[in-house]
Amino acid sequence: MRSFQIIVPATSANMGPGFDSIGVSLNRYLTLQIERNDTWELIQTSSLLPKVTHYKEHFIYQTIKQISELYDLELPPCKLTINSQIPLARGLGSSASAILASIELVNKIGDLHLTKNEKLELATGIEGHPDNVAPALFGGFVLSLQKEDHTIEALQLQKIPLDVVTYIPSFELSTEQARSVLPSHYDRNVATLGSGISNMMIASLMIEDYERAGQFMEQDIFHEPFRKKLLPDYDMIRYEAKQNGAYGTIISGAGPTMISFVSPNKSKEITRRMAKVLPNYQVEALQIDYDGLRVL
Ligand SMILES: Nc1ncnc2c1ncn2[C@@H]1O[C@H](COP(=O)(O)OP(=O)(O)O)[C@@H](O)[C@H]1O
Ligand SMILES: N[C@@H](CCOP(=O)(O)O)C(=O)O
Repeated sequence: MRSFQIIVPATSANMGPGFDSIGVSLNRYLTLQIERNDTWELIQTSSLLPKVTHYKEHFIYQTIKQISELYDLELPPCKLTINSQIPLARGLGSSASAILASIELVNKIGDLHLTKNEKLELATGIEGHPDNVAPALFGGFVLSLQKEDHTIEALQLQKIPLDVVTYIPSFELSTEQARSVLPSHYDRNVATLGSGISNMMIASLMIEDYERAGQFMEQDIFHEPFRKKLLPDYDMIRYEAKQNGAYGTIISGAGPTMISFVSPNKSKEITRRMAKVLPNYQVEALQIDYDGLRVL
């Protein structure tokens, strides 16, 4: 087996009203280097990764094991070198990237020849919702839907000339905790309004009316009203970003990171100004990744 690398981008899910259904891939990456070895060995080369004392405790090793058992495979031992630019539990899809990297590793070493849709269904089964794994796999803006029979529909949109500015706080918020504050049911009027807002947001993107898309982005009623109480600067960040020229600012995934969608030619200036307003946040200009998962 020759050594190889799996690279998976970060993602921002929901885009406001597209709860569990819309996501976009970003240019921050998890990189997994795989080499044949006499024993399993796991090396981490980024301070963003979790502290684990034994490879068997590592989420990536555990996911590799879970997938290989599913396909009845006994994988040969490997040395895994993991690097990541994606902070954990910040709403930037770290778990989705780790799950997809694990699936791809088993796919390659086990010669499974999985299709993209099979990878997507496997990853969604582990992650619980498709909106991070779909863009991490395909790249760009992706709409996805897990149907009642658990099959997935995913639709990659064309390139959209938007950049993002991320506001990453120093605290973590697990997706599990941020999902626990959401209602388990919505009334019909809420469901109708919420899905209408999401339709309008996507339609505005399609007709290239980014101002309008930004307005609808900020009108989510499915999750943001319940999660904002977990984010101390939610209202201030939305207000300041709008004042500084962002189209729309939303919670990235389950939070606590917030993210603005901006015109590429305003991105630097908005980032500079927002960094002044938010000295306790990591304020960063990022771009959309249009390639998704790749193997080198
Ligand atoms: N590269 C990684 N290596 C090991 N564990 C990871 C990795 N990425 C994510 N995880 C696990 O997933 C958890 C974060 O998942 P989650 O709460 O869904 O947040 P998010 O996906 O938004 O970053 C981490 O606390 C860690 O347990
Ligand atoms: N739709 C999910 C997205 C979670 O994304 P993450 O990056 O925070 O894991 C949700 O809103 O719970």
